[in-house]
Parts: sequence; C-alpha cells; structure tokens
Amino acid sequence: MSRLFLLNHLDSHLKMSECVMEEEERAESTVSSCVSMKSDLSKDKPYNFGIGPQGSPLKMDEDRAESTVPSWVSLKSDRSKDGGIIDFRSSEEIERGEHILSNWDQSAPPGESSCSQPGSRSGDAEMKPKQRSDLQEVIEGHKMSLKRRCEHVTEGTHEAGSGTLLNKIYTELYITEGQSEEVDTQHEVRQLERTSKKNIQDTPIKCQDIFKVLSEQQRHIRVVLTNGVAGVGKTFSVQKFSLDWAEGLENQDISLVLPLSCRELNLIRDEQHSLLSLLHVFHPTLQKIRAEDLTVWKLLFIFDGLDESRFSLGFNKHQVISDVTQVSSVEVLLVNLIQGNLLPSALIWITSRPAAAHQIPPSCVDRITEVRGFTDSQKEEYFRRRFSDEDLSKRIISHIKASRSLHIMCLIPVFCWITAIVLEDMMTRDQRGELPQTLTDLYSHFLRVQIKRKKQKYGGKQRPEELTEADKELLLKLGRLAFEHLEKGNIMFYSEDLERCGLDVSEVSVYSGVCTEIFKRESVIFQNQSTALFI
Ligand SMILES: Nc1ncnc2c1ncn2[C@@H]1O[C@H](COP(=O)(O)OP(=O)(O)OP(=O)(O)O)[C@@H](O)[C@H]1O
Repeated sequence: MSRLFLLNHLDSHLKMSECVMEEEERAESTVSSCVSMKSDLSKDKPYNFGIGPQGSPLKMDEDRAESTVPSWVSLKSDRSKDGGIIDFRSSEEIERGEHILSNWDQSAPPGESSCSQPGSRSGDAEMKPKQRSDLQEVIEGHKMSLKRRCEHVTEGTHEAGSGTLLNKIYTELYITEGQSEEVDTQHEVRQLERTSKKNIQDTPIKCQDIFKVLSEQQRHIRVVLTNGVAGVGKTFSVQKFSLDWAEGLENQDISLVLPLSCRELNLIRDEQHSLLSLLHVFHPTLQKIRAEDLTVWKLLFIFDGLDESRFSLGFNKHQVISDVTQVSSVEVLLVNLIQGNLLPSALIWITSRPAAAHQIPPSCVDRITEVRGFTDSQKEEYFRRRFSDEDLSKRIISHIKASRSLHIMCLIPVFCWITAIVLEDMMTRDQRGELPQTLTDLYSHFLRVQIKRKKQKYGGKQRPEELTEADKELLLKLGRLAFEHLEKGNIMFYSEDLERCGLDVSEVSVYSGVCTEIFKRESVIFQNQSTALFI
C-alpha cells in the first residue's frame, strides 16, 4: 500500500508557542514554565515516497526520490550497468586507500567495551593482493558515494538547498562530553537561556574526536551516544563527520563509515535482513563486499535519529546474532550490533533527541556527548558564513542581538536558518513593515516566505504574496492535522491521517513543495482570537 509519510515537527510547539506568546506579551518579564518534552523545531528530511510491494525503499521512483529524500539511501546505484564499481579515483586516492588498509593492519585491535565480546579480525593477515585491491576499490567507491551525498545540504527548497555546500555553511557547534541533565520539561526559551550559560565543568569535545581516547582514564570507545534537542545539529554533525572522512581529512583509521538514518530504517521494519543485506540496501556501492570483509575492516555504523525509529529495541529479550549473514528483524540486528554480539569491533554512533536516548542501556554506551548548539560567537559566525553580503550579515546580527527571544533561540541552528530566511527576504526587498521582533512574528513571516517560494516554483496567476481561498483552506487543513497530532504526540503522518483532516493525498503530493516546507521545519503560529493554530 502506498503511504505518504510526512513529518510533523510540531509536537511540543503548542506548548512552546503558548509560552512564547505569553513571554512576548509580557515582554521582558519572567518566562513561564511549560512542558516541552520534545521540541521538534526542525526536520529537513521530508518523507514523501511510496513503498514498494515488499516495502523496499529501492523501488522508489528515482527522480522523485532524488528530489525529496535528502537521504543516506543511495537511490541511484553507484555501480555501472554491468555491476562493476565505477572507478572515480585519482592515483592519489588509490594510494590513500592503500594507506587506510595498512593503517588498519597496523592498528591495535579494539578493546572491549561494557557490552562487547572479544572481536575477531582474523583474515586480514591472510588477505591476498587481489583481494586487497578489490577491497580498496570498494572503500574508495564508497567514499566517493558518501562524499556526493554529504557535500551538499538539503535545507530549504530543493533548488535552494541543492546548490549549498555543507563546508560553506557548516559552523562549528558546541558539543560537550557527558550529559547535562534529565529530559528538560521547561519551556524551550528558558531551557536554552540556561544552557547558554555554560557550566565551567562542561568538557567540550570536537565532533571528529568523539571516538578518540582523550584522557588516561578513558578506555577504548566503541559506542557513542550523542544527545541533542530538535534542530540542534545532530544530523549536520553526522553529515560533516562523514564528509570529512570521505574526503580523507579525519578519522582515516576507520575503513568504512556507514550512516543509517533511523527514519529510513523504519521503511524496512517489517522485512527480514542480514546485516550484510541491510548494508547492500542502504549503501549500494557496497554490493561487492562479502561477509568476511566486514569482520576484517574497522567499521563505523551511524544510527542517526533514534527518536524517529519505530523499533522497540528489546535489549533484555532478543535473539543473539553473531553472524553478519544471519537473517532477522532490523531491530534484532540493531540490538546485537549495539551490544557487540555482531561485529564486536565495529564502532557505533547513535544520535537521538534526549527523550528517546534512554532506549540504549547505559552499560552499552562508552561515551555520551551532547550537541548544545551555537555559542554567541558561533551564532555570529553562522550568519557571516551564510551571507556573502557583509553588510546584510551585520544588519541581521545586530537585529538578533536587539531581540532577546530571537537571540536566545538562535542557540539552536535551525532557528538561525529560519531567521536567516526571513530576515534576508525582508531586508533585501523594498520592505516598509517592521522587522520581526518576536517568535510569533518570525514564524508568521516564515510561512509567508515559504508560500511565496512555492508560488514562484509552481507558478499561478495571482501575485506570489496573495493567498487564494484554496491556499487558505489548505493551510487550515494542514493546521488541523498538525494540531491534532501535536496533541497526540505523533511526529509522523500517514495518508489516513491526511484524509481524516480532509486533505487529498494527491493534492498534497502536488503541493509537496509547500507541504514539505511547512511540515518539515517549523510550527508557524497564527493567532486566531484566543487559539493558536500550528502549521
Ligand atoms: N553546524 C551547523 N552549521 C550550520 N547550520 C547548521 C548546523 N547544524 C544545524 N544547522 C542548521 O539546522 C538545521 C537542523 O539541523 P539538524 O537536522 O542537524 O538537526 P538535528 O539535531 O538532527 O534535528 P532533529 O532532532 O530534528 O533531527 C540544518 O538543516 C541547518 O539548517
């Protein structure tokens, strides 16, 4: 059955926005405390694709999927038609491949972590030259493929995102080792304000160092859990880590970096796979690898967005699997990987919003890190990187500094992105109205900018700024959908949910430009008498 997955990023924003509106009304007075268990400010990964008869993501229409899934799933196979890996490598790259393998050959076997059992790396010593060069070829093919997937960011509309290089806009994030607190139930503005006042005991850690042993007290780090609220930059960190590896800049002792998005793993939740076939599905460049290669290489599995997974990870009662060709459910494979029964030498990096992180037993985790967002100077650097027009970035920075709530919220990178979109639009056209001072203002303008972009994209007779009756009706229905699911705590919508709110699935697909724009990122607040409507 064809299903439409749309993401609702709005769940806590009912609470949040109630608070923010109160806050705004009370200007600089104390921020009220509201429950904001899980903030869903961001998602730049809208799902909008069909699942094939077996639910296989590989059966997607390639063109459509390419434009809608900024994903780790390589929809276009990187293999040439006859199944051979395309050799994109320069001689330098080939040499580097050799270097990677020899690094691994020389490196000490990983130690054991709390959950792991002794690993086996047998086989590398006996590797024949032909086998070795085949493996290098696979590694290099995978690096090229990963680089292509990671070097561009897919924020905003497809057109806007497709041209943006990650390295151009990536701004260093403030990441710490250890976990700050329990899940915070306070209103986000208040949480963030507190977070920004750094605790002197926080130990900053660079993203590229998360698997490195940094002090004598530490032992081998096998499993890292990275926490962080919505939109704080977990996925961007994964993307940057992967890109730096694929470009040969960092962590070159790792043979293969294997990002797997939990949201995409949901798509094969009902299927049976071996770890090997799972890799073939999500990383088609690795079709050539064999079971024994996996035990020889130093692998890093990245499970991004545990909070979005629909698995129930039963760590206590599950089948034990130690063979990469043994078929089972994806959740059983995951648990066995994390516990170290399957590929005990493999490194595992899991990212999650705080509310879902408890699914991983602490005994399995060697290091916890937390993405805290941008410090004040990183906020400014973000805007300077974003705009080549220095004057524009200066004006935007000074506007943000002048507004307390905007400045606090810019701790979260996705909020910087919204602010950049809105203020750029307002400052670069003949705009007489006041610049947004409050979050409500900002979200309202954001919706307007997104609708305008959609109209420019799809055309239409009326001026891009004008809303037709049909637009209004659609927005209200989307608002209802978001509101109802916000109350239920759902973050994903199915076609049935859309139909229940009077939305025609095919219409929404046609309008996916605006729908995904609206759904994927932000709650936009309309104040309609005393009610807050979220879109
Ligand atoms: N380091 C960064 N440099 C520049 N922009 C960033 C950075 N990190 C995040 N962003 C901006 O914030 C947006 C959201 O980031 P990201 O998707 O990584 O958040 P997340 O923590 O994975 O959120 P979620 O929990 O909702 O999945 C990005 O699309 C980008 O616009």
